[in-house]
Amino acid sequence: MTTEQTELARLRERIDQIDRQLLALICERAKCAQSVAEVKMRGNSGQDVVFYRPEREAQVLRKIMHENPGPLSDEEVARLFREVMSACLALEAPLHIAFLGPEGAFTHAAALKHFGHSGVCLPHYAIDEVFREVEAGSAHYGVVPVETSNEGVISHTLDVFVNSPLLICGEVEVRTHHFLIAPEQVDAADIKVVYSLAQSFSLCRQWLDERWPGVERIAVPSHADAVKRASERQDAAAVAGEHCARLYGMKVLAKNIEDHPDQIARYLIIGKNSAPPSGDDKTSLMVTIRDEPGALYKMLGVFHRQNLSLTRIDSRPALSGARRYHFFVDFIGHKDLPEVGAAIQELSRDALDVRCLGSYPKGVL
Ligand SMILES: O=C(O)C(=O)C[C@]1(C(=O)O)C=C[C@@H](O)C=C1
Repeated sequence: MTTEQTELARLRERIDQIDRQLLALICERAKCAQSVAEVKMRGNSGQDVVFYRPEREAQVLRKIMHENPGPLSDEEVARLFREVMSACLALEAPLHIAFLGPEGAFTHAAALKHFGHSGVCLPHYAIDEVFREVEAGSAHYGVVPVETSNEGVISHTLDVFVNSPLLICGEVEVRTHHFLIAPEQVDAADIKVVYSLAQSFSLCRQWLDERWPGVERIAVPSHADAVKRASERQDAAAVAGEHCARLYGMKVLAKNIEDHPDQIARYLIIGKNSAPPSGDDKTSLMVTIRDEPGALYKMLGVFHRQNLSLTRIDSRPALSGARRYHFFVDFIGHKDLPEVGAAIQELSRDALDVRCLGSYPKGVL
């Protein structure tokens, strides 16, 4: 054996040893999660047991990132532990997650990022359908977009909250990178047509204009559709998200082709329960006020007096009555904090209605 071969054999033996230790520890962790499930069942006499605990998951991931000694990045170690927890939770009870489809959409990527790959993710074709699935108990949780780089705030999601009893129990952000992809057998030089969503074309316009000026762009309803159409031809490519490229096993011709990189989309996790404090939380309120001079100024004054930091505010006209607006306000802090309680109380004095849509851990990954 050469010295290189000896060195490799020695290192691989060490890796085998470590893998054995990792396997034993992961299995021990899984058994521990099973015992946690038994305790939860005993605590609730087996009725309506909530196995998924977003606040605990956020704490576990934050601790892992904080204690990460390297060389793997914080995001990478958190992703690995995300999958370990996902598998442990599936042992306790398999989670059913409804998301705004189709498969391969950025919302699908958000669901997998948040819940890992051991949950059962099911696509639905409208935002209110996702809400209905969770309300009816056919899915434990739902994932819906609330803000994307191409459409801004998703007002339909906000509108559905008005008449839904569901609560927000988490948020997740996804970098909406776009890839130019093609079936394995297609040569880049042969491409005459590119399929994608109209919004994705506008996000990648400059790049496509410069590099693929003569190529026809055909808009289709989804990234998955774009991939399917491209797969049926020998001269076509698709512009889609990274997750979609992986899901359909396409060849990547170019990565991150969007004209403004670092575009981030935000998704909400909806369920029947809000989350207890995790130590770093957000709260979402829906405040309904009369459309009159100074009403918004007064409302914002409450947050200022309670020293609460707003992360976003959106308004929607109330459909049920003229001259009323629903304000959707997100801020840092959990509803159990005294200053948040005081703000809700103060807001209730002037507003027509104040509803807490949920407190939840700030997105970790
Ligand atoms: O701590 C719990 O309640 C668990 O069920 C364990 C665990 C984990 O694997 O760490 C699994 C699922 C929960 O969502 C949170 C954490």
